[in-house]
Amino acid sequence: MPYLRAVVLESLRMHPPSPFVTRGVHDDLASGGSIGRLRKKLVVMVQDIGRHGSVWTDPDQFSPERFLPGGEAEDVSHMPGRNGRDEMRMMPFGGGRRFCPGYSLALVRVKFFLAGLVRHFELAPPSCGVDLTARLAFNNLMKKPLRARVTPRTLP
Ligand code: HEM
Repeated sequence: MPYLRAVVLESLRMHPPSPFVTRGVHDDLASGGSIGRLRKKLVVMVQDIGRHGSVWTDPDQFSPERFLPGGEAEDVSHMPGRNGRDEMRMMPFGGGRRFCPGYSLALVRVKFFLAGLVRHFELAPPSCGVDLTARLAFNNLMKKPLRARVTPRTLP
């Protein structure tokens, strides 16, 4: 179970389903005796935070072990600001007031799905390999759809 959790967190670090979140802020703007409002938009690149070389060792390396005890990310929170520290080393579920309220359900579901998939099927890459290049959109998608060789396992 700890390794399953580590695989899910490492996947969310490298391939957050929401590659960015946005925030809108208003500023009062005084000009020529009248006051207007300036609307600014802030885009937080979630996917870049999870791969930042200043806070992650070998950021482009898929290494679930970093989330296990003794690993560099054993105490990293996917809930920024909620582990008593002000860190934001990854934020797949956003942060602050708009933090995803479905995060715990999502984590349980993803772990169940992954555990079931691996239990019932053997997965191998196709001869052409797997291209993990992402297509930047509102949701993170694979540029080339995943192809895999899937064989049912014989359960005891
Ligand atoms: C792996 C699965 C999921 C991911 C990666 C995810 C990610 C996110 C992100 C990045 C945000 C924006 C947070 C922000 O702006 O700071 C968000 C918001 C939200 N999520 Fe999720 N989410 C997931 C699953 C779910 C599920 C299962 C539910 C509901 C059952 C859910 C409900 C919501 C809602 C209602 C918001 C809007 C919150 C607000 O604007 O106050 N999410 N989610």
